[in-house]
Amino acid sequence: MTDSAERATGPAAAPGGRGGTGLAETPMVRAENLHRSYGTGSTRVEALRGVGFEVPRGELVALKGRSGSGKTTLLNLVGGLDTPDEGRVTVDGTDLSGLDEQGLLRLRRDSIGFVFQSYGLIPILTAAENVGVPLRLRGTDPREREERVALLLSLVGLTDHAAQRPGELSGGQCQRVAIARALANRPVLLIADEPTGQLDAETGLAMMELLRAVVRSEGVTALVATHDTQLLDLADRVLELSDGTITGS
Ligand SMILES: Nc1ncnc2c1ncn2[C@@H]1O[C@H](COP(=O)(O)OP(=O)(O)OP(=O)(O)O)[C@@H](O)[C@H]1O
Repeated sequence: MTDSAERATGPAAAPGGRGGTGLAETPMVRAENLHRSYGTGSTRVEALRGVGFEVPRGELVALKGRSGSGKTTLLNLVGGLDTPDEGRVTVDGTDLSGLDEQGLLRLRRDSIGFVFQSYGLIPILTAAENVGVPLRLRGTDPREREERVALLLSLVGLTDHAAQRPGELSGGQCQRVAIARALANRPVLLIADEPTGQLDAETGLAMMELLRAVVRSEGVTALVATHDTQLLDLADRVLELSDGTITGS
């Protein structure tokens, strides 16, 4: 995997920042005093109650917590998919509260890669076509797109499965496709919500190892929610959410 990983990366991307941004010392993610509630009155749920943390550049940070502790809510705020009731999220030096819907769209398309528990692949497209979707959306030249897709499939070990559709792939292979797709636009931040949730223990561990390798080789920063304690050893640091607050790091 190392060879293809190096080729996928190129010389520009290195852990700790992308040369010339002047942001090398700024954490990739800074969350300050985040509050997010759902519902009103007696049905009101305070999902996040003053969450603050930082994710340093080039690190793989795991977010652990029981079901309902607020992990998905938090990842949605960090990824610009939702806005907090109070508090602030900064990604790669950009304060998300200063962005309008177009700005958030651009940030999600160009700077953030998402991986979900349910893979989120398009069933009628092949593995290669799924990986190429973000590149099509960005209007990448077809030849460049083809090369990037081939490189990414090789990075996740799926070169021989490029022409298969999700229904013809195993769960672990589908998640590899999803990871390759998330990396297509060379994001600075990878957000993964329970990426091993639908996989058996062994495949789940292999997936976390792949994420670990990708963080190193692609110079990407990753924030990964999991409640699988076995996977936490592979993280550079672990944040613990409990009842909407950070209780350990
Ligand atoms: N759209 C919503 N409407 C109402 N309540 C919600 C909504 N989304 C989440 N919640 C509530 O907010 C709390 C946090 O949910 P969240 O999905 O963030 O937790 P989680 O740690 O990701 O859980 P899991 O590990 O089960 O995915 C829970 O009590 C949940 O029921």
